[in-house]
Amino acid sequence: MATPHIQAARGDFADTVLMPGDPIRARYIAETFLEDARCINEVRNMYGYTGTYKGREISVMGHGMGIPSVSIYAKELITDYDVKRLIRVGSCGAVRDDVAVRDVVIGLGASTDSGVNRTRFRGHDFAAIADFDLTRHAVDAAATQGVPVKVGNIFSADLFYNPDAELVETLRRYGIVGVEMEAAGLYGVAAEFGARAATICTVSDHIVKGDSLSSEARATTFDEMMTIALDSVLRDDAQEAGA
Ligand SMILES: O=P(O)(O)O[C@H]1O[C@H](CO)[C@@H](O)[C@H]1O
Ligand SMILES: O=c1cc[nH]c(=O)[nH]1
Repeated sequence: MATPHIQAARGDFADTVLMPGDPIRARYIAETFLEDARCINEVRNMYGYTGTYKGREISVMGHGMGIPSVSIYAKELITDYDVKRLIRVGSCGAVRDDVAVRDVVIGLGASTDSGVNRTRFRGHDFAAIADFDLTRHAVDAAATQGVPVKVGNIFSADLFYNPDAELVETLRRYGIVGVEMEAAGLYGVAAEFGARAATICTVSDHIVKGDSLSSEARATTFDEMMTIALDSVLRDDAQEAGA
């Protein structure tokens, strides 16, 4: 049973989907970390795969750039494919002095200049937050791997090229740990349709200092983020099983 954007049959997706913005990163995750991965979506080249990680079935699919795009894929995964957990594995920009390129940040909450959550929340300010247990398990997985993480408020921007030159200073002052373009929308969709969501990002550039990650460093640092996300799923399973 396809949707307008996903050709997979019902049952093709695992109950947990890792979601990078970039579909090529989805393919990389499938080829690098999953066993017996099979491609289940190619519509619009938004590649999706299902395979196993340490014996656990897991899916990975790109969600594109921006809240409108992630909202479509997250909604269809939840309502048409019974997906219960969505973990964004993205890149983000840094604005704070104590956050640097290569750092891993976890989005406990997500502020935004997008109006989507007000649209769905009757004009009120919806506190877009990650699932507590998924977030906790990501933090614990990072600690076990010896990867320091910063956990806090992400800013999901509608505009990558924002003409408001003073916005960055406000984001710094309010302690935003990373600037990206989807988490607030993902959290809103998860709340609306009853799924659990989390966001883990690797800092690819520092918006104030102008630093950015080389492609080589990007590959290895992103691998740390992927294993944090994958191991957090196993921890979440263990908790649900009462272990
Ligand atoms: O690397 P991804 O996951 O796409 O995330 C970030 O990169 C894109 C902008 O370049 C936006 O999607 C932003 O959220
Ligand atoms: O959305 C993004 C992603 C990386 N860096 C940014 O400044 N913004």
